Amino acid sequence: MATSLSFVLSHPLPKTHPTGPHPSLPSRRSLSVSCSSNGSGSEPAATHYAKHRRPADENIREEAARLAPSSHGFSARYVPFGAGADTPEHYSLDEVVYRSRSGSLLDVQHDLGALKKFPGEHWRSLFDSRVGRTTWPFGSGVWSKKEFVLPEIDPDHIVSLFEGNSNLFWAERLGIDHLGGMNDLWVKQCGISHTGSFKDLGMTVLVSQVNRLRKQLNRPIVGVGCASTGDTSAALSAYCAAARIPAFVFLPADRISLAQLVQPIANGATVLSLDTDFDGCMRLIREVTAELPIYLANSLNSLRLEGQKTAAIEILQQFDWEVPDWVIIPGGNLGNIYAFFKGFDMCRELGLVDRVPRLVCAQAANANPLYLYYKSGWKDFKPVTAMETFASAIQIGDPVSIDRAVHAIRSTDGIVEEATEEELMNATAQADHTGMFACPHTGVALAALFKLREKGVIGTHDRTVVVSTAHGLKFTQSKVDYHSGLIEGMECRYKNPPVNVKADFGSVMGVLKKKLGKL
Ligand SMILES: Cc1ncc(COP(=O)(O)O)c(C=O)c1O
Ligand SMILES: N[C@@H](CCOP(=O)(O)O)C(=O)O
Repeated sequence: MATSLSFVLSHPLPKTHPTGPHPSLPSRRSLSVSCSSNGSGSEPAATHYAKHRRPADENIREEAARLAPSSHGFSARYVPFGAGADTPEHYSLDEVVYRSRSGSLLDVQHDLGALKKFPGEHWRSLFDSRVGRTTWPFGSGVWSKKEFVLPEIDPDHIVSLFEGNSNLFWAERLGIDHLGGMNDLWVKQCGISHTGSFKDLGMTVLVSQVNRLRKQLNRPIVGVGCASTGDTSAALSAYCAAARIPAFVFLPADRISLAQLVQPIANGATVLSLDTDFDGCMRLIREVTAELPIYLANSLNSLRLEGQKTAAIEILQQFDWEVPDWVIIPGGNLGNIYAFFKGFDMCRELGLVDRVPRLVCAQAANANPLYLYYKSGWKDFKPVTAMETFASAIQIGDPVSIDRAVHAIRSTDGIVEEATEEELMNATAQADHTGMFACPHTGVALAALFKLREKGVIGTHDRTVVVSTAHGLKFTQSKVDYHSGLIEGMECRYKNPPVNVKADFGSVMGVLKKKLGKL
């Protein structure tokens, strides 16, 4: 991280030669802080801030436009998934296209040659220098890596809620108490975010591109739509609301949490509650977006993954560009596991780091098509009918990004693990007892970690990151059910129900003495 007391607030890229001085040198505005003694020699005296503020009637977006950098020749385009740099089939990001001519998935391919003109050290320093700023749009953890995301978009078209930069939490007690003394266990808190899930990272990119298509290129896009198990819809609705773009969300009736249902409603989206499961909603939104000028916001649209991959880059950055041994990610529609792979692999390719971590995709046993495929030795992929799971946001049987996920797992010597309902709920409860407030999807990833530790696959001192994908507060009903001990067929071993006590001193003391006796 940048440690200098004089640091640059605005420096999109150096105008120097790629191998020249540090990118922060061509500073346009700087904040300098100097400390001096008050004479006693013991305490620092006044700190002098020489901050050149923007004019009072200018906002940060306007300021960014005034300071806009010239284009540096970085670019990106859609190509069929898995295609090389010389592929004859490619599309501008300004086209509305979700599949290749043969019907395969697409991928956003960056001009790595142009990015490679700058060494890895340059990118590390540049990204580090932007962390924690309020400069538009670099205050966002996604847009602080703009050159790796959507290099060509005008900052003025970016729709950002300053997402990203999420906490990487050292899970000290969980590692010691429940995982055999693991001392290097971390949780990437992607759910501590604007709408409470990692979807914000992808949605800022997608909605920004739609904003550009509508505003700059006058494309007749009337709105943006998605099928959702509750988190994509929340993110889409918030970003569209911020950008004055109509949002349409297709939700499986009675299969998402109340908090998730309320989010798009509150943000003014058109909410269709459909009598089908997520896979049914996905089929419908694909038909509808093929017919109407509504832009598709699910991760079938590879733009989303460009934003989501920045969580991987952030993890590297938070470890001072040291690569962890393992990263465990819960998987449903399977875009995110590929997004993480892409973020890590891009950093390796561009020399920011020298290797990638091993990835683990964790699935609920009730919705486990990738797990079954993995167990078959990648011989036989069959979609499943996903059964009900407490990890309702990953109740998906026919994942759109299956090919992307297989690539991510195979390229990293990765593993797919599954968790039963009891395993995921117990893992969630154990994590919560150590101070977390995990969502059930994070519980799936934690249960996978428990299993891989028991099998001896993940070692005591392996640096391991569990990706927490949503905020636990979105899924309180599952915790209420667990701690009430009311789940049929589940022991709820770690339940901690409230004690109903008569409101008199004697009764209260009786309960407390009993409790204290057990401690
Ligand atoms: C909270 C949460 N965790 C994990 C996932 C899985 O992500 P993906 O669909 O990209 O595999 C989703 C969505 O599917 C989700 O909403
Ligand atoms: N969990 C997701 C399911 C859809 O995934 P997407 O990444 O393809 O949008 C949700 O919250 O809707």
